[in-house]
Amino acid sequence: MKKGICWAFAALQVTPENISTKDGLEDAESFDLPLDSSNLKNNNNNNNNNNYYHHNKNTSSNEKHHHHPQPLGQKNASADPTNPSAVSLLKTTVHSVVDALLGSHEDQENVQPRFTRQEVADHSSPDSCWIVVNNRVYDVTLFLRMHPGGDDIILEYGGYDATTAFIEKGHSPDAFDMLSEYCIGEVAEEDRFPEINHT
Ligand code: HEM
Repeated sequence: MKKGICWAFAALQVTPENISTKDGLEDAESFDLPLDSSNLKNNNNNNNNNNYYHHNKNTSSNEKHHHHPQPLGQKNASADPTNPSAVSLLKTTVHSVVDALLGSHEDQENVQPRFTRQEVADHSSPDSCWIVVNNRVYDVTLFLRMHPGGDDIILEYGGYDATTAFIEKGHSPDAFDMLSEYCIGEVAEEDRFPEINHT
């Protein structure tokens, strides 16, 4: 019986008005996420964070009077583009996505694996065939069977420097383009040879 009164009382207490005032305010705080990840960590240890993690949870009327009340206005707040907390969340999300994209792009451009000639020499079989052309290392294993000049001729250079052979054959610009698709890195600085100009 007591429980029944409690439910009725809770139902009376939770009206759209008080949600949009008190709970709505909590909601705004929890959505006002900082851009910096260290602050984000602190925020994770904060009890307010409960609101953030549960904001998508389906709130039945049974859950309205829990010890940490579930703000009903939360879902609406995040969906409303004029709500400052929703705008802040959107900014944070866009910021992280742009950061992730730029970060991976920079990595691809700046960080090239380096191989010693000894490491290249370990790849001289049809199962793993690397060659070096102008101090760049190419894994041409998958190209062997496609080579118009046959796989044997490339395998002769597997694990070694093929600069002179590749360039002196007079490969077409298309062949150079194909070659660039197989680049896996560069020769370590201490193992570099003078490069041959092919243009
Ligand atoms: C490793 C040393 C290599 C040698 C000695 C070599 C030699 C040859 C030879 C003799 C041909 C003429 C085949 C014919 O028409 O009778 C040829 C053609 C060709 N090779 Fe290679 N090749 C080498 C590596 C490669 C690599 C690594 C690629 C590309 C990833 C490549 C791409 C081509 C292409 C596309 C052709 C057709 C003609 C052209 O576009 O130049 N070759 N090659």
